[in-house]
Amino acid sequence: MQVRFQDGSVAFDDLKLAVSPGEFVAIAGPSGCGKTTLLRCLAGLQDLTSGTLQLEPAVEPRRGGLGFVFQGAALMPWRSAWQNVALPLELLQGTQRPTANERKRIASEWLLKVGLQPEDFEKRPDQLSGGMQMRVSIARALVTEPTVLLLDEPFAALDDMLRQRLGQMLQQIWMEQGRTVVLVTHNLQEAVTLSQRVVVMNRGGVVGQVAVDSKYPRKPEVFRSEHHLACVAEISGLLEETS
Ligand SMILES: Nc1ncnc2c1ncn2[C@@H]1O[C@H](COP(=O)(O)OP(=O)(O)OP(=O)(O)O)[C@@H](O)[C@H]1O
Repeated sequence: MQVRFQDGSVAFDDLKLAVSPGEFVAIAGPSGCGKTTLLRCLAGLQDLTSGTLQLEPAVEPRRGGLGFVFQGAALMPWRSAWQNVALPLELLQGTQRPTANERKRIASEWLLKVGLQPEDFEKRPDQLSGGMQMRVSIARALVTEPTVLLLDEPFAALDDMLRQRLGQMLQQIWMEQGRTVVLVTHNLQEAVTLSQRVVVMNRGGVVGQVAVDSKYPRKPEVFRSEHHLACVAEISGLLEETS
């Protein structure tokens, strides 16, 4: 598939990628190689110039089948933490839409799951730290229990400890609920620790894929194992060869 923008710039020219239902895939690659554009295409936010893209089983974003964590928290500044999380529930239609009380309860449950304290639920984004805002954003993406979860550098702005904690939480959620996860990350250790397969992009296309074969759950220390170090080295090699 290809995405070319109106100003002539090309995000990717000939990108081929298949993701199986229930798979945890990481996408790694240098800045500007088209990772965000790929996620936007998967989410239906960006049209392809040519080629095809199919999600199987088909997901309906408007029915909460798809969750997207954007680069940066992208919260609504005038809404409290729980009101931000409840937004995708408000957008559900018909019988799928929970009542106002239910929406607050479900949003609060997800905020607890991502480690926010109840005293912070009523705070607006500008009253929360960057890490807390990112957790709210992750809770918002999960609140409809989507079958496909797309994450664009969700932990980039966080310190190492929080990054690891939220990575472990993401792994847990994927293991418990068997949803498809596509995680864009510059951090090769993170990619290899969390995913089953790392898709390596460069210069607007896929230049290789590395399967990570170790068992779940994977603790953060797993990246020191021989297999994980070899995976990181292979990805780095692919990036160097093609840069
Ligand atoms: N709306 C747009 N109009 C024109 N060009 C764009 C647009 N969005 C992205 N691009 C270009 O497409 C290419 C891929 O951008 P994209 O944001 O997908 O890269 P990325 O790999 O996610 O980068 P980063 O890691 O820095 O977020 C870049 O050259 C970028 O300048």
